[in-house]
Amino acid sequence: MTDVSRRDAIFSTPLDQVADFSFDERVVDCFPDMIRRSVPGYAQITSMAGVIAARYLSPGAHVLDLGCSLGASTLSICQRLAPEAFTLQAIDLSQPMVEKARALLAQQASEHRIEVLQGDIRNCPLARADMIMVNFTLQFLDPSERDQVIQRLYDALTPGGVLLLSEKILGEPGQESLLIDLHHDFKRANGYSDLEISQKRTALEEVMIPDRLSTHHERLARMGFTRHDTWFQYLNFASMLAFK
Ligand SMILES: Nc1ncnc2c1ncn2[C@@H]1O[C@H](C[S@+](CC[C@H]([NH3+])C(=O)[O-])CC(=O)[O-])[C@@H](O)[C@H]1O
Ligand SMILES: O=C(O)C(=O)Cc1ccccc1
Repeated sequence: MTDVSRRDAIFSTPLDQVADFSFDERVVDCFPDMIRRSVPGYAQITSMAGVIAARYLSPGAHVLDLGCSLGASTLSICQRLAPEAFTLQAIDLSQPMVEKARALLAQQASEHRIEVLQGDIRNCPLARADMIMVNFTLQFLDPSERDQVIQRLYDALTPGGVLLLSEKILGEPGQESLLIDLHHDFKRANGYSDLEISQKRTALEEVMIPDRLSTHHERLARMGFTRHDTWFQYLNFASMLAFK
């Protein structure tokens, strides 16, 4: 999907006042480039979504992609599973994201039974699902709301259902700055300037508060997941699989 993306230059000029980050038209326009250059492991995690779906889903499965953005994880499943094998609902809070995701998926997965809906994962109706993907979305909710959302996902899953949860994480005590410094180096190596890195950090400060990986696993256990493993970590970005 990188071919449809502008280069991200949102934070490249000095801003008098850095506003809180939001998923508006400007972000949507450069989103594939922004996420590829900002999130270590993003391509590996999204491409594994299809591989994971192929392993765990049976014919007739229903999948939810929550905080779908432009539908990269959904598209990955469409590339691995036949149209008749599953149905999927992709949900995002941002109307411009939803509109572009709809257009892209209509082009790239026209045979698959996919619905793209605008909704808030804190309170939108959730159909019963055999697989739920929440890739880099929980991190944008207020930390006090995360237990309730994970509980909703647990309740929506069928017995044996699988949750694919990917998040930016805070390092364990003593390790926080190592991971943050290396992540900034990763961004620098991908062409972001010090100004872009620092202005985006300010924009995200109030709206994206990462949990520790241990906090995620404690939450998954508390909400009832019987098995939960970290299957991927690259710097301060990790992905977990949890089974009901
Ligand atoms: N309450 C909410 N309800 C629904 N969506 C929300 C909410 N809050 C934020 N979002 C949406 O969550 C998405 C987060 S991006 C996900 C990448 C995608 N999963 C991918 O695999 O490409 C990750 C990132 O940009 O770091 C945005 O599209 C928001 O509009
Ligand atoms: O850019 C960052 O620092 C991030 O942590 C990830 C990110 C990627 C895309 C939108 C918002 C946050």
